[in-house]
Amino acid sequence: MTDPSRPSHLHPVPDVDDDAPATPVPVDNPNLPEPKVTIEKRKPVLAGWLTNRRDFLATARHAGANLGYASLYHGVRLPVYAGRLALMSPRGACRFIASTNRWVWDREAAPLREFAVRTEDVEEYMRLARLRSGRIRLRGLVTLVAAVFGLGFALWLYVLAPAYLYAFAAGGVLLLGFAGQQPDAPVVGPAVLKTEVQKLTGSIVLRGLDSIGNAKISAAIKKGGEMNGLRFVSEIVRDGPGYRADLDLPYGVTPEDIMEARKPLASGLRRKVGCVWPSPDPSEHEGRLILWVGDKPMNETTKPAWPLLKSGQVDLFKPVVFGNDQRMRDVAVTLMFAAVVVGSIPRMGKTFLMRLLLLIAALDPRAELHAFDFKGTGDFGALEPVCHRYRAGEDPEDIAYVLDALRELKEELRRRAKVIRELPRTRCPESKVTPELASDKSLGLHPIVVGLDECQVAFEHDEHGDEIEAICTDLVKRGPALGIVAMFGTQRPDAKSLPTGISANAVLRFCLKVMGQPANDMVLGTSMYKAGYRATMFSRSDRGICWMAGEGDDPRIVASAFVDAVAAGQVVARARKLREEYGNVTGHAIGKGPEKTSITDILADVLEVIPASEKAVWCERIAARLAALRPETYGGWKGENVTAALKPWGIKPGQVWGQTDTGEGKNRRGIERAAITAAITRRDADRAAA
Ligand SMILES: Nc1ncnc2c1ncn2[C@@H]1O[C@H](COP(=O)(O)OP(=O)(O)OP(=O)(O)O)[C@@H](O)[C@H]1O
Repeated sequence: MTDPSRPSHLHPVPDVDDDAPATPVPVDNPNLPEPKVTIEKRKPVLAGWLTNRRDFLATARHAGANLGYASLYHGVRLPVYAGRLALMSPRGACRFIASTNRWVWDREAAPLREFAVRTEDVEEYMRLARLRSGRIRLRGLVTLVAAVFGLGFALWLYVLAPAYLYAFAAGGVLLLGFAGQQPDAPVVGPAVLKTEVQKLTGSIVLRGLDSIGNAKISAAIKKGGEMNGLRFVSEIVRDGPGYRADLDLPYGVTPEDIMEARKPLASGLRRKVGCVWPSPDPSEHEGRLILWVGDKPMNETTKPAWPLLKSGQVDLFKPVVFGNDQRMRDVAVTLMFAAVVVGSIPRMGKTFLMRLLLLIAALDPRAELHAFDFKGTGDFGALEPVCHRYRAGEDPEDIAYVLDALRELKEELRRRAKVIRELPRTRCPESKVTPELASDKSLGLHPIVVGLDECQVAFEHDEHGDEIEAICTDLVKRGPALGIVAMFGTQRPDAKSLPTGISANAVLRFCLKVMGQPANDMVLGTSMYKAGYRATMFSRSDRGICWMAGEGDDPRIVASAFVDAVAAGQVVARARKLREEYGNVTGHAIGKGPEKTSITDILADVLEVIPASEKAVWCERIAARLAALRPETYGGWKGENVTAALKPWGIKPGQVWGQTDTGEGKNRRGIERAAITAAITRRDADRAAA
C-alpha cells in the first residue's frame, strides 16, 4: 500500500523480500545540476513583410490593386456623385449660413453666459460679455472682409475669365453639397468593403482547444492550464497571411490529437476549416503545437507564381520549389532517389501535379523523360518536345508502345546496375548514382524520369498488365539508386490500381482529396489516417492541395503551383533550348520510338496470315504462322496467346472444321477471317471519329 506520509518524490523499489518494508529511494536529487541551457529567440528587427521580397511585393501589389479598383469604381460614378451633391447643395448652403451665423454671434459660449446668469455670478458674466463683444467685432469684420473680397473676386473673374467663375461656382456647389450630406448616407461610399477578420487571442485559442472535446485539454483549461503543462510558450504573432500561436499541450496530448479534430477546432475558433492548421514543431518536444490560423482559407489565398515559370534551371539532386504551404512559404521536393505516387479522386489536380513534376525534370537538361498518359486526353502533350518516350491513350498500340518503352527501361536497369557495380568505390562510394556520375555522359547514368498517369489502366490490362506491373515494381525498388525516378498517378487508389509492390516502396507520396481511409493510407502510407494526416479533410474546391509525405520528417500540406497547359508549353520551350545546348534531345523529341518488341498491330498481322482463300483457321495454326512472320514478336506463341491477343478486339474463337497435318479431319478452336476484317473496319471507323 502507498504510505500517505511519504513525500511524493519518494518511490518504492520493488520488494525482494515480501516481509521487508519497501526502501524509499529519492528520485528528485536537490543537488542535480541545472542544464544551464537558456534558449533565446531574437525578434526580427523589421516586420517580416518588409524583409521578404515576395511578401513586400504581395503587400504592394495588394495596395496598388485596391487603389486601381477604387479609381475605376469612383471614376464611372463621377457624374452621379456631381448630380447628387448638387441636389444637396441647398441644404449645405443653409448649414453654412447657420454655422457662420453661430460663429459670428459667438453662440458656442451662450450656455456659459446663461449659467453665469442663473448662478448670479456678475463678475463672470461681465467677463464673458466683454469676451463676446470682442469676438463679435473680430468675427464680423472677418466675415465682412471675406464677403467683400469674395464678391470682388467673383466680379473680377466675371469680367476677365467668366469660364473660371463657372468652375469656381461649380466647385462651391459641390462643396456645399458635400456639407449638405446626411451623415448616415454619404454620397461617395467605399469601393472596397472590408470585413475585419478577428484577431487571434490567447482566450480564442483556448476556447478553440476546449471545444475539440479532449478531456485532458478541457481539464487543464478549467484548472488554469499551467498545472497540466498547457501553456503558451511565446506571444501570438503575425506569420505570413495569418496568426501563429506556439503552445505546450497538456502532458500526454500530442499535436496529432489536435490535427485529428480540425473541424471542431475551427468551429471553436469561429473560422473556416481551411484557415485552421495545427501542426507539430519538429524542432521541439512531442507536446509542442504550432497553431497557424490564416486570414483566408488556403484555397482562397493567392498563390505566388512558380519560381521556375519564367527562368531557371534544375538540378534533380537538389530540392526544387513546387508549391507553397498554408503560410505561402515555398515548399521544395527532391525527385532524385525517390519513387512517386500521386492519388486523388478525379478533377482534384493530380495530372497537373504530375505534369509539374515532369516539368521540373524537363528543366534538368541531363534528365531523360518518359511521359505516358493513359487517360488519353493529351495532358502531357506540352511535354512532347522534351520527351524521350511519350504516349497518350489506351488503345492496344498505345499499350504496346509503353510496353516496349518499359522493356527498354528494364534493360537499362540491368545495364546501370552493372555500370555501378564496376565503378571504383572512390567514384561511387554508396553504390548509387551521384550528381557527378549523372553528369558524366560516357557512363549513361543521367536521371531518367518516368510518369504514368492513370496507371491503373496499364496495370489492369488483360494481356500485358502483369508484365507492366513487374517492370514498374522493379523501377520503384531498384530505380531510385540507379537514377530512375518513376511516378504513378491514379484516381482510384486501391490495391488493384496501385499494386502493393509500388505503393509500399514509394518514397514520395502526394495525396490530394480522397474519399476514405483506405485510399488515404494507400497513397500516404499505412496508419497515416490514424496519425491525423487525412486527405479526406480537403474540400472539392481544394484543387491542387495535397498532403505530401516523404520529404522531411513529417507529412505536410502543400498547395502545388498552378501551371496550365499554355504555361507548361512555355516552360518546355525553355527546357528544350537548355537540352539542345546540352545535347540531350532524343527519342520521341526527334521522332524516334522504342524498338518494337511487342505486338503493334495484331489484327493486321493475323489478317496477313489468313489468306482470302481460307474462311477460318485454327488458333494454333495462326500462332505458328505468326511466329514464322515475326519470330522476334510471336516466337513461342500458342493458340491461347492468339485468343488472348484478339480478346480486347471483341473477337472470340469458334469451332472450325479442318485437317491435321496427317490429313485427319477435326473440329478445333479457330478464328474467322471475316471477324478480323470486321474488327479492323470498326477500329478504323472509331479512329476516324476520334
Ligand atoms: N495547383 C493547382 N491550383 C489550382 N487549381 C488547380 C491546380 N491543379 C489543378 N487545378 C485545377 O483542377 C482541375 C483538375 O485538374 P486535373 O486535370 O489535374 O485533375 P485530375 O485529378 O488529374 O483529374 P482526372 O482524374 O479527371 O484526370 C484543373 O482543370 C485545374 O483548373
